[in-house]
Amino acid sequence: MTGASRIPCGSSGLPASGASVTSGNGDEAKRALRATLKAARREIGLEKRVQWDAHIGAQVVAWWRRRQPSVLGVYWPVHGEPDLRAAYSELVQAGAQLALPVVVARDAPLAFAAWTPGDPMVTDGMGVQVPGDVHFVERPPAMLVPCLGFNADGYRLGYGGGFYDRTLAAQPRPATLGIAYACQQALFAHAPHDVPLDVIVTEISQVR
Ligand SMILES: Nc1nc2c(c(=O)[nH]1)N(C=O)[C@@H](CNc1ccc(C(=O)N[C@@H](CCC(=O)O)C(=O)O)cc1)CN2
Ligand SMILES: Nc1ncnc2c1ncn2[C@@H]1O[C@H](COP(=O)(O)OP(=O)(O)OP(=O)(O)O)[C@@H](O)[C@H]1O
Repeated sequence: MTGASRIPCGSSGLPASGASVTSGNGDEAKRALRATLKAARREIGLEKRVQWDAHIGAQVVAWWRRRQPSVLGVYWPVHGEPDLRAAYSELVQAGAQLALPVVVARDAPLAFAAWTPGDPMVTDGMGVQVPGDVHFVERPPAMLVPCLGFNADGYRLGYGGGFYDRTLAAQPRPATLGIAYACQQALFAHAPHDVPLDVIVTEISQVR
């Protein structure tokens, strides 16, 4: 793997020209890439984060207004992922039904629980906040997919559990909005089970 020192998250906030982070093939390279991307994301200052999250959130809201999916899968932020909770409240005020992902088993797809901002939450075994009172719903027809990394072809790198890949494997595929900061873009080869996302929303992208 090369290029770790060129990750610009903490400085200009723009991706380095071409590839900012590169991974070779194999589990070890992916592990190293995950660590590099996590460290880069941790470095982003609060002021930038607030600004970038607002921009990403506004694009998500605009996308939802155009598409009006019956339910939108969202996520509760962990490990410095873009925090879109202000946008979730705006969506609910506009009439959106939201659902949060729930890990039900290590090797299973994600389940989804109906969720409204303000519902009481508990921390699950993965350290993620989930509704305390779980009402499972069908897999949403559209979902936000938090990315630790993404590549130019729209493939995603997550924390390594394969949960979103298993969730997206079943047809019909939901509409997917990958959510990431631009500096999470990396060069990596996708695995056969990886499912490309429809679009990646970052603080510098404009989604149609
Ligand atoms: N916000 C958010 N919610 C989500 C996901 C996600 O990626 N982001 N998930 C997407 O799948 C599911 C939860 N999966 C998770 C998988 C790993 C870790 C995690 O913290 N892993 C540790 C390593 C743990 C270990 O080595 O055993 C880490 O990355 O430091 C958290 C959530 C459902 N909810
Ligand atoms: N559709 C699938 N069916 C069965 N196993 C799968 C599927 N997709 C992924 N996996 C398994 O999940 C494991 C992790 O996959 P990968 O490294 O792509 O995770 P990730 O996308 O980074 O993690 P996550 O989606 O949880 O954030 C792999 O061992 C892979 O075999």
